[in-house]
Amino acid sequence: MTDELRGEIVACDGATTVDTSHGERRLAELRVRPTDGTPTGGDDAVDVTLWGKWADTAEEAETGMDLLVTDPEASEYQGSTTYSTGGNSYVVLEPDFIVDVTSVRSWVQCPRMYYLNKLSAIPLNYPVIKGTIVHEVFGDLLRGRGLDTAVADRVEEAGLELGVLGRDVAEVEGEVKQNAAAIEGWLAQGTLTEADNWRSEYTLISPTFGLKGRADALRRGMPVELKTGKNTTREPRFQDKIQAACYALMLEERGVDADTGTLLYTKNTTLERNEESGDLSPAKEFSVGKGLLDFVVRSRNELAAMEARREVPTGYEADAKCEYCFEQDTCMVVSGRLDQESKAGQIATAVPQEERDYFERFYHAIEAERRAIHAEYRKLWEQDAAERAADDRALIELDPLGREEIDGNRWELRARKPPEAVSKLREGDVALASDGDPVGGHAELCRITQLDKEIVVTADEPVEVQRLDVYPSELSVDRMLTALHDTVLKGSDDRKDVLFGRRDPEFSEGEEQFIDNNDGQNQAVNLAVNAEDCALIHGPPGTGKTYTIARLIRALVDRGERVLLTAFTNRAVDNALEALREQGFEDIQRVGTTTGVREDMLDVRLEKAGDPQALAGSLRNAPVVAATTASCGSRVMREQAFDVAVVDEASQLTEPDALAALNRAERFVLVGDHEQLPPVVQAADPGGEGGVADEPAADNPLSTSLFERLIEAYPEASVMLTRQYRMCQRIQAFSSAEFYDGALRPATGAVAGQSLDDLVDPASLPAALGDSVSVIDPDGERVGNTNPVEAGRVAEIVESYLDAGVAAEDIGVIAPFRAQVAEISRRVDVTVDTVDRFQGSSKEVIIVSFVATGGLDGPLFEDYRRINVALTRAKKGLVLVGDGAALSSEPFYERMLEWADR
Ligand SMILES: Nc1ncnc2c1ncn2[C@@H]1O[C@H](COP(=O)(O)OP(=O)(O)OP(=O)(O)O)[C@@H](O)[C@H]1O
Repeated sequence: MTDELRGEIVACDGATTVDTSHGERRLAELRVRPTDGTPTGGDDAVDVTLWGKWADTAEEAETGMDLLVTDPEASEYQGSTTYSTGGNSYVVLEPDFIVDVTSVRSWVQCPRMYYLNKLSAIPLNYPVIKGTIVHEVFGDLLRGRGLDTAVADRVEEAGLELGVLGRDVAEVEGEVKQNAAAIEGWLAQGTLTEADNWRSEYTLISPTFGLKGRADALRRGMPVELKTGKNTTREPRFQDKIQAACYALMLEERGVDADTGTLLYTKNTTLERNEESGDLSPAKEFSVGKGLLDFVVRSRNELAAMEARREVPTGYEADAKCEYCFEQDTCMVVSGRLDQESKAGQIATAVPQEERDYFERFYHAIEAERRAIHAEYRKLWEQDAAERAADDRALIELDPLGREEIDGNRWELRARKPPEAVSKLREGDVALASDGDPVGGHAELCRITQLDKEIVVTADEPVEVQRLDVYPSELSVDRMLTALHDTVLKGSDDRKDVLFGRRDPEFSEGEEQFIDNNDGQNQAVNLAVNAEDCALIHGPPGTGKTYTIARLIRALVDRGERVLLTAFTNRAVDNALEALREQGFEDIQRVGTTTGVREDMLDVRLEKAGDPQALAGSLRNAPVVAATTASCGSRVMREQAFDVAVVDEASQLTEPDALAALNRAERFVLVGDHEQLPPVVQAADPGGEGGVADEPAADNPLSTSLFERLIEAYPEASVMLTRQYRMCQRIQAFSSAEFYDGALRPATGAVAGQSLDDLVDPASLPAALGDSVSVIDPDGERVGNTNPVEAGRVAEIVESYLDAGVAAEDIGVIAPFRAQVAEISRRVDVTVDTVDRFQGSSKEVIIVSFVATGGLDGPLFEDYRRINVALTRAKKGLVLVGDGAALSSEPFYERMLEWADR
């Protein structure tokens, strides 16, 4: 769209009716301050008149919201230009709020249904899984695969889920084939000659309409949606039309005139003519007119406006009939428990006020995270390719190297990366792969499996990978909401009494010797096995958290408990599994993806594909199931129940993320260190005006982990491990004094007395690097987020250690910015990364590049806890490289330099 007016609403009144030469017409007048000037060049606030049904959108609007009018008509009035909607115009409220097409669909059914869907994730049930399989087979058929192999493969891939549901292969294959017959028959009609006109699974995102989604297929450029239900009327169901119309709208934005939508009701072919009357043909076409598109946009506006007002829908917004709604009971229970107004009414008594307050506080904080993710989406079109690359959000100018079809009917796509290019993207991430234009061109979601000079990604469709963009998922946000809902509305009172401070955690009596060389660890295991509600293990750096977790899990299994082992990262799960194996315990099943999992830990992973009964049996009978906390919210995991959840890295989890794991178990043990990295939160103050700031507000409830909250509330339910097995005495001293009241000490004399001499002949190192801790002031200037002179100095230091005989894998470099990481990486062949990536690991020698000159700004300095992590990674040698003047401008860093210079 070339011609549009976009800006913030500075004044708006309700709609009125006026007499015109065409009869009575509704209108609403607004004042809008244009974001990038008006189409005619002004930048003062302008009057905008919304005519006809667009006046309904004005009723939803409030000052402060953003408004976008496409193809506005300009007219001169008393010397100033005013604007109004014309015949082709669309009016979009809050265009930056990116609504998923499926949300518009449920909103149109009933706004309250949209809200309920947000709270409770789609459960594991057979219709859902069958529907997914049929969709996959649909894509396969479009790509020219044979029906039988497609069905067999796709059913096999869903083995674990089908097994947990107690279904068997033959039955599912039969039913899927019946559904797929509809697709096959329909495809056979006149598409053979136009096979190229088909496209399956098309990812679309719309800057103009604030929509995103994935169309099931495009046929001759027009949307086709697959429904696994039946429909014996001639017309598609209204909400299904809405879905297809959303895609048509987004295609129109790209210049494709998609005036027809098709719905394919696959169950129709399975119906017997003598039992069902009506129109049994599966394919139903409908024409997509401007009236329907307008309706779609207005519905989306209602949704976006309600979210902007931070309201919860009641159901009165729609004239849906509650008594016919299959969600009526759920709707009434949610309304009753949360004491919400709702058209369906309330049943059940409300949860206590403090729980409702808690629900509301977290609900808004989570929604603010969603808006922060939307801001990320928006940057896809607000920034051009070069800006995105400079901002670490994209890898551009990639050179496609080829594609190959791989298992699971996916594609493996390769590309070469310009050597200098860096970004936030990492192996294992989901990203948006595109032909260079992620918004207007061909783009597909992909997973990065390799990222060095060559990039390898896997995707459902073969895109020419010329660009790879950060594309955050709302899945994490959705899972937080579900966890919040499950805890407050479905959690046991026992659990909630502890979470809400109404009762102290209880412990049973008993003491056993689990660990004989470390009292703190032994106490921790005792506390955890005796916990009737929860136990908290506080483990500063290197104090044997992983070792203790492994011992604890064995003790729990010996007592007949079923244990969920979970952590924020795959790496921590790997480490815990390794420690369990070292202690001789192997009876584990791990659930989740393979990406990001260490090679030697893949053998305990439970495959998703295979024989349903066998897979489900393995899971059911496993005394220990391991998964990242993100995977704890998956459909299969939501069906599992455990006696105890043991959560590592708990201090890095937001409270709702921790709840996702806790909801699976009767009791829980949180292990972490709230003096190291806190949860990563994107959004600014969730109660504020919705702006996204660089730093999360301190009062964002997501910034404090459940671990930290509980350890402060119930210190007697915690044990601190104080003996560390990592750092020499000299290195640990600063961290111990600053962060742990001096309690942290070396576990043994050998740990305390380690030194560089154990690695190399001290005479072979330059004098400045001879001590366990040293400071080097390199000079140099900060250039953007780098300091090239400092990077050069770091490289020399690395070289000195290598020359002296330290192995490359024993050296690590920590830098605050990715750009500096790249700057240093270019010069050396050792691990260089940001603090966040170093948490949980250690090296013999660590060099920290501060990049500070003049002031102290940047991610490393935002939070002292990051420095704590950076300074506690080294065992024998730690070198701080940075501008002494800048660092000593703050007392904390001044003390750091005093310690390092000693
Ligand atoms: N009781 C113990 N006896 C002997 N060695 C131990 C004991 N506890 C831990 N260790 C050793 O100390 C080292 C660090 O332990 P571990 O990896 O469990 O620490 P951690 O607290 O998980 O570290 P991080 O801070 O990186 O999370 C390991 O080599 C481990 O084997």
